[in-house]
Amino acid sequence: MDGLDDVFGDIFSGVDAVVLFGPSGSYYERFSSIDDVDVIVVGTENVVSAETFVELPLEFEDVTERIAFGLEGALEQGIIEDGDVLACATSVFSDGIDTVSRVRADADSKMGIYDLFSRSRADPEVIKAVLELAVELGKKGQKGKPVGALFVVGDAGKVMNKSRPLSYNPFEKSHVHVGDPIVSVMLKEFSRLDGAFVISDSGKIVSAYRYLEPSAEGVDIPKGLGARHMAGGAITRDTNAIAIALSESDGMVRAFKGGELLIEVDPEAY
Ligand SMILES: Nc1ncnc2c1ncn2[C@@H]1O[C@H](COP(=O)(O)OP(=O)(O)OP(=O)(O)O)[C@@H](O)[C@H]1O
Ligand SMILES: [Mn+2]
Repeated sequence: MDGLDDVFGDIFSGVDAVVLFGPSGSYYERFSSIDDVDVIVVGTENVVSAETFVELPLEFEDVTERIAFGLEGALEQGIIEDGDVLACATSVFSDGIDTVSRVRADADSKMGIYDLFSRSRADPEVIKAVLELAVELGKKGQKGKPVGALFVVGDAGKVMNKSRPLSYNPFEKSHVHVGDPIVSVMLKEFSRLDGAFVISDSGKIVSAYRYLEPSAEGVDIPKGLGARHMAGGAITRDTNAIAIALSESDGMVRAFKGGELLIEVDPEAY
């Protein structure tokens, strides 16, 4: 006769590592003292000073996404390998860890978020801030109405060379950075107007209202997306920038790099 421990124990028996999502310090300590168990901590910040840590760019409310992005980061960093079996411990119903999922790492199901953060010219914190801004803008819209926006991040000199102004640039001679609290309010206001925002590697807002004129040659983005997405995708092939678009028509946030769509997130899911 099996007891409960035996049956539930199958979930973590023979795993290659335990992956703790946002553990408390004391919880992490308890794992560190268990012999023969590799512990990986995943979170937005390494608050427990874990030896092996994978940073999440966003708090993912959806648990399957949280785990998928965490494992993608661990794969990218060579902490785990394709086919490894992981016990992923996370919280679903409470603040503490209350759920364990047995997951096999699959290198083929990559979503591309780590490519976006780890191999871009722009500072990952800047990319994260812009992604959060686009998600926030997508959630709330502008005074209740859906808004669209396009942010081109990094390699700003080249991006400026491949674009032209649609209007007076409100950021001319200013020194505002994404992440400044006032910026999210400003960008929300300006996002009602046409064109793209150009942001430098270090997060300085270089311009609003830029009409992008990249060559669209060799750009492979899904059919059905319009001019904003085409321009955003194309500029990332022509330069070393990444582009983050918020669609006014379907409300999705999409990130492009190297002329390709890397990720697609629904702001309502965060
Ligand atoms: N080349 C461009 N550079 C900068 N902004 C552009 C460019 N082309 C279009 N846009 C911006 O995108 C807006 C929406 O255009 P369009 O509807 O064709 O794009 P879309 O990809 O369908 O985006 P959405 O999903 O938000 O409708 C335009 O009003 C304009 O502000
Ligand atoms: Mn459109």
